Amino acid sequence: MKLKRPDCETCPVRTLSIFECVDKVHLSEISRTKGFSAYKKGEVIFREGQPALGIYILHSGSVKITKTGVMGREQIVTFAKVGEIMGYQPMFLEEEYDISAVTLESSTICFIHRDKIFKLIEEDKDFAYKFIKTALETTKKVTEIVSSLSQKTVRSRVAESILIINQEFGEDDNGFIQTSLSREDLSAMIGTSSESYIRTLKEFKDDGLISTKGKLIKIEKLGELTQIAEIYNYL
Ligand SMILES: Nc1ncnc2c1ncn2[C@@H]1O[C@@H]2COP(=O)(O)O[C@H]2[C@H]1O
Repeated sequence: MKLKRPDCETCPVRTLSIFECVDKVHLSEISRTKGFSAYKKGEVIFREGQPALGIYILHSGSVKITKTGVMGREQIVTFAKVGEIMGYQPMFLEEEYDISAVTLESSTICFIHRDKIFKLIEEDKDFAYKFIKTALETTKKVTEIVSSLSQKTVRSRVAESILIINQEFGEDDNGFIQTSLSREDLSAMIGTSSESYIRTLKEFKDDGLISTKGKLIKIEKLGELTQIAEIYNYL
């Protein structure tokens, strides 16, 4: 659903984004020409294979970034936080999106056409620097995910995924992680079956490492969980 565009200059989300230091002239051009839409939970923002015409910025809500793997199985590559940009690598390479973005809750999203981004990169050195830094950080994150998936046991990866969602979504006042992902989403983070994910959660509960309330998870023993997350299985 298209909505009235928020003004970039006064937008609090901008301070969390790579547009933080962009000058007034460029900001007003972006503000005037960007798209701004509302999405319901579970809606696709962009899909693998579509031409990457620009970048998306999460204005409110939360989003999972997924990639289709072997046998069409969905892998969650990462989550986007408010202020984060999505789809910028294929946009820069002028390719199709190699990932999909799907909302995890009601969300609002800004869209900036790639011509505007290329202009900013050419004319604003600070923005270009931030853009490169973000791209390299993402590459580092993806390398870590690949290494983790190929070298760690399911137990270790489940522990790691709990630490990741804790870091990404934060905790409520009672210490529960502030997201309720489906079991399919949880298992798609680590490339295992949902049965095996839930079985491992049960083991962690029995060992007192975590507690749960419905779909909410609370870390009870952070140190032990962190140790399990870092165990490498070279066999
Ligand atoms: N989608 C989910 N997100 C978080 N926890 C879940 C989800 N589905 C099931 N669980 C938890 O996994 C636990 C496995 O052990 P239990 O059956 O005791 O309780 C289960 C739930 O609390």
